[in-house]
Amino acid sequence: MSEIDLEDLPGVGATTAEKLREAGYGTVESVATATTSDLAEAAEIGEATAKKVILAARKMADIGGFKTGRDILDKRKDIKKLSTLVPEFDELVGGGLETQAITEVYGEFGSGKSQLVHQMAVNAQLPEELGGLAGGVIYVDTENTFRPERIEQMLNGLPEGAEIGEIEEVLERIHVARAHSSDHQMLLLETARELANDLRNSDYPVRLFVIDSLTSLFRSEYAGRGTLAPRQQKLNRHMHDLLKLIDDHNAVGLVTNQVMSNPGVLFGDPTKPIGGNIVGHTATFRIYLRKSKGGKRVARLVDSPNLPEGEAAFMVEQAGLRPC
Ligand SMILES: Nc1ncnc2c1ncn2[C@@H]1O[C@H](COP(=O)(O)OP(=O)(O)OP(=O)(O)O)[C@@H](O)[C@H]1O
Repeated sequence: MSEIDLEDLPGVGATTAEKLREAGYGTVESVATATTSDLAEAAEIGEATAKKVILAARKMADIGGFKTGRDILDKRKDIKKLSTLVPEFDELVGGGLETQAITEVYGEFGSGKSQLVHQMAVNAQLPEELGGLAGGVIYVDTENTFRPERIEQMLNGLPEGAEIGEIEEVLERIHVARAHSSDHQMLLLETARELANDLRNSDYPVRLFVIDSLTSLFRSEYAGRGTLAPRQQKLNRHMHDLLKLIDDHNAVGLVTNQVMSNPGVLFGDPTKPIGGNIVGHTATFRIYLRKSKGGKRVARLVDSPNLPEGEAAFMVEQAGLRPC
């Protein structure tokens, strides 16, 4: 989303900006891509003025230009890896969860998605030499599953020598917001952007953005026939907002997702994530989690651009994620 206010556009005062917003033109980008007649009608301005506003918006909008392959290589050199502290799991994902990429973890109810996310919220705070990112965490919680008590158990379970402070300090670095609707969830990424910008030069800049669960609110709100297309469009925008955030902050994006079927439901593939390709195309890494014998969990890497498919087993214990 744009960081420029509509009011910054020449010829747009508070009243016009309000009319634009009401008509759905909330960002400079949306104005930049509007047609003259649509905008003139929406803002109740003449077509000539509308044209000027659109041209100004195109100049100001962060449309993004071309970069050379070398620029991209330089940016990729900044990529860091966040360790799960389970060697086999790290190996599966090429050394840890990557910054500048979204990792999607999906699986059935109780498969351990939230456990993994809690563990990463602790690990992100570790210094880099211990597998962390020396960073803070932004955590969007849509199902009220964040538990500070679980963070404390995992903090106490960190390996010897991995000191990240007292529990109060550790919790201070995890910024949690509860989302109440899919619209609210999307808006929270706006707040997240402001917060992450404020923390950019702090001792613990945000290096991990979590959305747990990415899809549950979308799934419950868009349940009827004919709602799939709008749902997918919104999810797509949401994923792209997240992508921009993690790119701006060289952070890890970690989202959880459910599978199509629930216990007791006859239809739906228990191995297919919600949101399908829309989520899949934006997530760089997709990990399918499942429960296995003896309390074991198995993580399977699915669809990675540069890593072989494979599996890693781990345990969820009181002290956190552990190798088997
Ligand atoms: N303190 C703990 N000690 C050991 N195991 C725990 C502890 N807390 C949770 N677990 C394990 O984690 C499981 C729950 O996993 P989690 O909450 O991550 O599920 P999930 O995949 O996020 O499911 P959902 O889709 O319902 O959110 C429990 O069934 C239990 O096996």
